[in-house]
Amino acid sequence: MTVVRHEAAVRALSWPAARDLAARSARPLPPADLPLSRALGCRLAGPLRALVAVPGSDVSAMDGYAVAGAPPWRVVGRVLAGGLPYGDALWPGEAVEIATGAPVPPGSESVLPYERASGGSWVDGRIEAGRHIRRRGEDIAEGAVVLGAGAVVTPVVAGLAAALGHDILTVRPVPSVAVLVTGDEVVDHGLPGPGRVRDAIGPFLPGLIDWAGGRLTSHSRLPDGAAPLHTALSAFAPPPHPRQNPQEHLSSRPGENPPPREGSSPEPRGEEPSREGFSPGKNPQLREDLRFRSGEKSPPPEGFPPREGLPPREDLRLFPDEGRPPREDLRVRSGEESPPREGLPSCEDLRVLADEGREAREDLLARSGEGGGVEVVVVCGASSRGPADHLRGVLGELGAEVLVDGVAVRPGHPQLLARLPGGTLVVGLPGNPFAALAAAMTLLVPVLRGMRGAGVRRESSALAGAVRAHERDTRLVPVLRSGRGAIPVGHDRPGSLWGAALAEALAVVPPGWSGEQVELIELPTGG
Ligand SMILES: Nc1nc2c(c(=O)[nH]1)N[C@H]1C(S)=C(S)[C@@H](COP(=O)(O)OP(=O)(O)OC[C@H]3O[C@@H](n4cnc5c(N)ncnc54)[C@H](O)[C@@H]3O)O[C@H]1N2
Ligand code: MOO
Repeated sequence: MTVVRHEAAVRALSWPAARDLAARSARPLPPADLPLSRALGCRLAGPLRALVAVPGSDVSAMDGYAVAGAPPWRVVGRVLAGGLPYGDALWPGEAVEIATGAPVPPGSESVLPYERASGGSWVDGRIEAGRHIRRRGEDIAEGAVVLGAGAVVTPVVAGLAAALGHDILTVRPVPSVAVLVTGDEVVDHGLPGPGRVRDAIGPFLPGLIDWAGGRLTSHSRLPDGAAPLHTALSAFAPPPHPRQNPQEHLSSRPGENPPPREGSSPEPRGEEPSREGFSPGKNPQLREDLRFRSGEKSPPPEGFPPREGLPPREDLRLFPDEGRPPREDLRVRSGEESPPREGLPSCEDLRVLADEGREAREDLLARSGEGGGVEVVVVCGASSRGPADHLRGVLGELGAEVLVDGVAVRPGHPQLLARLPGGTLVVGLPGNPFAALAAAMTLLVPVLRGMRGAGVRRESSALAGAVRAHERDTRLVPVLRSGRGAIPVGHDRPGSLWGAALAEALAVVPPGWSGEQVELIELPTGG
């Protein structure tokens, strides 16, 4: 045991080094052309130009009469927005009735609003030269650059882009994140019985991922054990060293052997897999899974994938939820009439959980074939060195390159960052919830920001309150800002989110700190 701890201590990176390495490990995602609605939240890969002038022609800014020359004017026609323009130029002494936004006829000198006009087939009134006509390009000239590369596609930017004639925007896509929550003792609803604990990490990750600029695309529960983790993670990488029998754990339960699938042999080793390596066309097992899901019986035609019959992205998103059996379903499956027993999970529960290793994998495979891919996988728990902590071993089996293995930080010491063959990053968070948050702020947030090409804002502050520095490790201390400096809120034990929930930021207290200003890292407070 001493040896294990010693090795861990030697390998642990300093907190600033781990954060920097995480940011550097994240390659900005290549630009993609996305329809406006899907580009929301992404950053523009290049400048946004006006494809058309705004307004596109000389138009009326008021409902009234476009007039030429001196009053009174003879009304010679009517133009409505969206209707046909008036065919001729106006001669002095002529007017056309006109709607706001409709093109004014050539020769129009101004628009007389209805409220200022008198008369019927002839109108009279006082005008100001050029008034109430919006000239072509007056708001935005055709070809003008209205926003620079890197601007976030907010809802307003989407509206502006539409007004400028864009249907598709070239953006840095939002990184997709899959979450795997491990732990036989972890329950995701209700009151945890003896020996069980409510999942406190799964519920904070979607909001944190969103806030950091990522998009959660799947969320799955896994039982403890190397095999389910291997099965689920292998969806992201062709395993170079397949386990002897990765299905052994799952299929050893009666009646649960997965149906054999044609063409499920692993990708040959040696060929450097790319993100495109996960396209169904190149991955026979993925093709098979997609076929299975789309209800196809016969082999797909050339030029796979057949999109018809496949569930849309939104439907796929539901699969992990469907894969997680609701409480009622568990009760029925285990033959119980009365409410489920409190306490440790039954064999039946565990069997269902084991199914989820496969479910999660199938869902992930289907998703990666859907065109999105998954850039980051977050594994909660299993990152330490106990008998149920298999992440390190499974990453080794999958040929992952481990970038960070332990960080000299309290809490959150046992955190991991690795790159799977094919490029997907894996972030391992400790099981203790505050430790998981601290680790997510150290590795996951910089990774997601880096993938979006977003810079890092740095804030520093004095600490107004007693804080004890750690001898060797950085401490992350939940604080509230105040005029006097950042005030520690307490309640910061690794197993509890109480302090972090009270706080606005985490103060980064370096080892041996002696009272100087400290960095604050912003927490997603939603304010
Ligand atoms: N021999 C060593 N033991 C431990 C070390 C170490 O370095 N050497 N580090 C300790 C620290 S620090 C932490 S943090 C934990 C991290 O352990 P794991 O990541 O392997 O997580 P688990 O063992 O599965 O769980 C730890 C703890 O957290 C609870 N848990 C797990 N998942 C959740 C969840 N989703 N929501 C709420 N709580 C969760 C779990 O029940 C345990 O109580 O390792 C120490 N041990
Ligand atoms: O990561 Mo652990 O204590 O630091 O919870």
